[in-house]
Amino acid sequence: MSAHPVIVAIDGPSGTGKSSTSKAVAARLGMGYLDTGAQYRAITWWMLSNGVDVNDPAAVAAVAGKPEIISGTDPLAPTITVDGTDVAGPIRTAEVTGAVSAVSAVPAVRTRITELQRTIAAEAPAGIVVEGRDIGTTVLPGADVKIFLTADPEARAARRSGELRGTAPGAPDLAATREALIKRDAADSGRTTSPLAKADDATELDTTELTLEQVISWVITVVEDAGRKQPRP
Ligand SMILES: Nc1ncnc2c1ncn2[C@@H]1O[C@H](COP(=O)(O)OP(=O)(O)O)[C@@H](O)[C@H]1O
Ligand SMILES: Nc1ccn([C@H]2C[C@H](O)[C@@H](COP(=O)(O)OP(=O)(O)O)O2)c(=O)n1
Repeated sequence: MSAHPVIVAIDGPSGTGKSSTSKAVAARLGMGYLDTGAQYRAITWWMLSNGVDVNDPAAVAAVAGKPEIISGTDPLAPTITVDGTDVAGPIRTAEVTGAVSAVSAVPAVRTRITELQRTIAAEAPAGIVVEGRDIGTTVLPGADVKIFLTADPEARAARRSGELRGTAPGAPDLAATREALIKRDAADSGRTTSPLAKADDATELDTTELTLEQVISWVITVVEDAGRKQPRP
């Protein structure tokens, strides 16, 4: 048995398999699950819904504390609400996807959302798998396990495109999806405050040639090994 609830940080760019892997690992190990991208999407949805100019960092910062964002951490049924409204659907629109990098680059937004993430992780009774861009570097630098997923852009675009075709009628084609994804990666990696980056002590896994099941099994092995290494109480 581990001395404290295990915290797992999974970072990486879009389409590397973070959400699918994290959800499955958390479900199989009986842990909580937090999609931090959904939180940045939720605050972005609120800005757009309230007519805030998302390209004006001062305007975004001025109201960053207003929306109440609540994440449900059951990996079998994760939820996200803003001021009590279920926004799981609306946060996946192309409009939100196109604005989320600008909003999430604003330091006041990051401070606010990072605080929420740390509180959720600290209160997770059975440990938690937290996925995002800066979890291992900034949000939870003391995480027990840090994983950085990668995959080549072609594979990532094909995955995302297949997923959008399944869920969003009139979804953009593969070339447009690839272009948008590369643009968002560059913005997320290039921002000044807490950019997308691999922590020095994270283990990197290239998922290009792996099935989702192979990635899940590998992560579970790493998490179980880390649990065994923890001191007994
Ligand atoms: N190793 C893999 N091989 C094939 N498809 C995958 C793999 N990992 C994830 N996928 C699929 O790719 C899409 C994007 O995965 P997701 O977990 O949402 O990535 P991320 O959270 O990193 O953006 C999903 O449809 C998922 O089922
Ligand atoms: N820890 C995080 C997580 C996401 N973000 C930002 C940057 C990302 O482009 C957006 C959306 O993240 P999300 O994980 O939903 O992105 P995907 O489309 O699933 O790849 O949020 C962030 O800045 N920090």
